[in-house]
Amino acid sequence: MTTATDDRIWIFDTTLRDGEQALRASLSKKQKIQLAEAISRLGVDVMELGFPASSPGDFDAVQAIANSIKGPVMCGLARAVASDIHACGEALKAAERKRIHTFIASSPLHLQYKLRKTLAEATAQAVASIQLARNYTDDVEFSCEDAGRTPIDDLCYMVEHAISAGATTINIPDTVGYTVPTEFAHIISQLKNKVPNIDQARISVHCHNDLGLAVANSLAAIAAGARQIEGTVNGIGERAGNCALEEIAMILATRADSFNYRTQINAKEIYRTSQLVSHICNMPIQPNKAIVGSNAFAHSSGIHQDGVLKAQNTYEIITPESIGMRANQFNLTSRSGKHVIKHRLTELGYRDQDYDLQQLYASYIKLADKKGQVFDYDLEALVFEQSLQEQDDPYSLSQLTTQTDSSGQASATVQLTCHGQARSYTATGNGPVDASYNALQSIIEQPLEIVSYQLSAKGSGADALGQVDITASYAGQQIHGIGLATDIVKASAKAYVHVLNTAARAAQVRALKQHLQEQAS
Ligand SMILES: CC(=O)SCCNC(=O)CCNC(=O)[C@H](O)C(C)(C)COP(=O)(O)OP(=O)(O)OC[C@H]1O[C@@H](n2cnc3c(N)ncnc32)[C@H](O)[C@@H]1OP(=O)(O)O
Ligand SMILES: CC(C)C(=O)C(=O)O
Ligand SMILES: [Mg+2]
Repeated sequence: MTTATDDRIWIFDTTLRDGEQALRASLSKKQKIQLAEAISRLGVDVMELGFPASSPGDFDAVQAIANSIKGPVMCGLARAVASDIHACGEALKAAERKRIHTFIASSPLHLQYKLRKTLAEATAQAVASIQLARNYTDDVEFSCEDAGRTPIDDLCYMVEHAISAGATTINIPDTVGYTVPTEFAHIISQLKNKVPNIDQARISVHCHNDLGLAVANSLAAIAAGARQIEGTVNGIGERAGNCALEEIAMILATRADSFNYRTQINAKEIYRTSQLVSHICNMPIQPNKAIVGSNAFAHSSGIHQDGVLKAQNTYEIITPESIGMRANQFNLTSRSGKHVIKHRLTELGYRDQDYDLQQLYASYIKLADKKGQVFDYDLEALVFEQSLQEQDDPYSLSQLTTQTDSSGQASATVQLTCHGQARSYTATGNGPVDASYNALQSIIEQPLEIVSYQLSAKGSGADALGQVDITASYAGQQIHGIGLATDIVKASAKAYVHVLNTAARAAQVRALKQHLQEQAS
């Protein structure tokens, strides 16, 4: 399947699976769909949408995306377990092009302690799962988890059996980011030399970034014969993350003189997708991150600025425009209308269906009145905030007023609309956030305990938007809530209300599942 002259590199995006796995809270179906649409426009070849066996919510999200997005291959992850493969096959049923990705560990450490199996037993389980997966699709990917720490003969043994069983892509993950480039390239060359049926499968690699080598290892693997690179947008993923796909795409494009390979990535979508992933996943991008960091195209010192003014390429090897970053020619204030807001959002890469303009504009005007000038990150935060709201949210915060005395004691009056009914309560607390949480607690009655509270700024300056992320223990579950506002007390109350709405939706899904089970039995 791969030849020495084959210069086409497949890009396999796992932002929605490995990336999501690493978040403090799982994404909602609506957020996953929004990300999936952006990632598909980026031009990736395969999208790993989730792990359908892990929860009814993930099954539902994978199914919804697989049913609606056309173009890339839609993929789901499954352990080498029959029930996981069935869940994956069912979730992907309606996809135009589908792939089941199944895996089992091959390293002595994982076999002995985690799976408590021999290599032969794990291989037999892999073979059975691949054969089962082939009943759903001809496109089956198999991964030897922790391949980076697997003796080469063991790895060759498992890979050869997986290909004989029908795997068409063989993925070699460096699951814990342990290998270094020369060593990882050597693993790929040995597989190519030692596995007799290796030509019947595409070789893929999936590198983690624990030692900061995920991108370097992936490039070394390409030179050794890998033709699919797995990674995520902004490199998000378990622990230190995965290979950053935007870096791979831009390295191959910028250094075509060294790496004579092609991807189908539409580079102009990189910046927008990166911003969206950062917002929705609440994973800030470090300013000096390659390609998409806020400093990636900033020039601070005089000699550099002088050089760029004379010839941009003195200090820029890629242009911001090449990744879809566009300067804003309009100053956005409360005197701006809907047309210019829509125009700027389109420039930032949002489509009409990504937001409700009327609703967004109402929030925009309130924000512009408070802040004076509205920046791109404010607009993107408003779109993000809209993505958190569902049409049928049962709870909304209708009013919030607080007062604090010089000793720090505060009182808060909160009005919460619950299923259309407004309820108010006034409570005191150690500071306005505590007081408003006490008032909300009195309204909802059922105990809600805040397990963690995190405040971050969206944008810079005293008028930046505050984002509050809380984890709460409520109705027997740990639930994540997000709130955004210029006022951090309001952002805190919104995060609390987000928890209530998420809990209400989860209860609806559980009731529906129980109803379906009762009907089936
Ligand atoms: C490197 C990676 O990224 S792997 C992918 C990681 N992704 C996830 O874990 C997705 C989210 N996970 C989940 O939702 C849950 O862990 C589930 C649904 C997959 C499993 O839940 P549970 O059945 O409660 O098992 P739990 O997670 O506690 O333990 C994992 C079990 O799967 C087994 N297992 C792990 N990997 C595999 C595999 N590839 N194939 C078969 N079995 C496996 C473990 O040995 C353990 O089995 P045991 O119960 O016999 O000891
Ligand atoms: C499931 C596999 C491919 C994985 O994520 C890993 O090994 O890191
Ligand atoms: Mg991984």
